[in-house]
Amino acid sequence: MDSTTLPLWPAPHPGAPVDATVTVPASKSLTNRYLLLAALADGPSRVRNALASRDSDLMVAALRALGAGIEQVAADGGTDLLVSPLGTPSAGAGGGTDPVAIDCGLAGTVMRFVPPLAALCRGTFAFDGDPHARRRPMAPLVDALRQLGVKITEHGEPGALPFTLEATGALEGGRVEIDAGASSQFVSALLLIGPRTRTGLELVHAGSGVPSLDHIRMTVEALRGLGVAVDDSKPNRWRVEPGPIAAFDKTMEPDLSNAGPFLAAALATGGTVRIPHWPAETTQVGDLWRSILPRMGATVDRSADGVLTVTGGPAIHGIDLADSSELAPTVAALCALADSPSRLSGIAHLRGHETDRLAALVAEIARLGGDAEETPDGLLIRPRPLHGGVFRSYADHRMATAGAIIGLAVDGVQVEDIATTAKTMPDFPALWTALAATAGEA
Ligand SMILES: O=C(O)C1=C[C@@H](OP(=O)(O)O)[C@@H](O)[C@H](O)C1
Ligand SMILES: C=C(OP(=O)(O)O)C(=O)O
Repeated sequence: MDSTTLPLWPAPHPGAPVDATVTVPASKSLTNRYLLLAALADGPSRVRNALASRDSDLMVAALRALGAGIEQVAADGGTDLLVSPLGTPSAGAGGGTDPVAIDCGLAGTVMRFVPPLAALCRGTFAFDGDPHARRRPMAPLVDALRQLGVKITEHGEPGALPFTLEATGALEGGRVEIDAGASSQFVSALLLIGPRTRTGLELVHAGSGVPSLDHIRMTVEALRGLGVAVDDSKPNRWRVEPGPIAAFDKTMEPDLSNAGPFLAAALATGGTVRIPHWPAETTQVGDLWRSILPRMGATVDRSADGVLTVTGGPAIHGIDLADSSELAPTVAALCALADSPSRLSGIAHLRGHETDRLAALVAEIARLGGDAEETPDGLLIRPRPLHGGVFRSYADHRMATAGAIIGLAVDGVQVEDIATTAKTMPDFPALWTALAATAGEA
């Protein structure tokens, strides 16, 4: 069934290799971490080249609702955000009798990172989000906040949005034990506010593996860079010392995960894509493109001045890849175009992302004639010729971009609700159309 009431976007199908240079907007994960850290810092901070997207707008709105001052200033080729911190934790905006409403949209970084911050303020805070957000796992975070003495009342399913949080103006801290198997964001959320608790935080993960460990490293490195002592020397245990978070002036890196679809375009068309400002060192998981794409048949080079160049070969090869985290939908799109089978493993938690990504990828690859299958912790994708049709996005930006990648190689793909890419990259349709327009120009 191809019926949908959402707009369909005819994915560009150039029929020739692209040859493009694409400037990718800033990282969602870095922007939303540094915005939150700025709200807790010991003075005003400047977040340079901040991402402007739905997820970052929701973070800005949430921090303002808690009492932070955030001012936008135009800067060279982008926007900087000047952040005045919450001040003392009790300066939160929730002092009145009405709950302060916080809209999380579908942003994991807002629904997981902001409740612990609100717990440091004084007042009542009502958290909710999109219909899909109410299905995303929240129970370990609710549980952790209760262990820290915060009163939370759920209004829907237990351990899910919507809920109300009552905060008294400070957190003592101490030992917290959770099962973070469903999302690394539970760990990051607690570590980020750890230094502003009275005695610091000892966080223990009890369960099987924590996913997306790169994102936890990003949190730990961001905290250390602002003078916070974090001990992560033992697996599944983190200790954050109490103390100030230094105010800062930092430039956000391009979003290397969102660079993925553009780099994938080089493979899907046998062309070349260049991304400027690729960091020499980074905590972003998207730096893995430099090792993943050569295994799939591309050549990858980063020049001394930070331009990453990817050139596709005559064919895309399948891959056996573990723990690809938020890169998985992009990798899966390439696997659907590959000449040999692929196995993606270690990504069971993608079932709790913007949508159940494993089920969604299997359904949409199959809708275009492909051969994909779910495993307990990932996907098997086998070569089979694809045909045009509707590729549904399930309100998931990475599903929409996966459909666009397949559309480069397969004529007649229509991506449902391409506007959902505004979650992290509002310019995606325009950037993609410009990329496709370079085909055959060289
Ligand atoms: O902390 C972050 O910025 C993120 C952590 C990861 O979440 P999960 O651990 O839930 O995969 C990642 O997938 C998400 O896109 C962003
Ligand atoms: C899982 C993702 O997002 P979120 O930050 O909402 O968890 C993602 O961007 O792939």
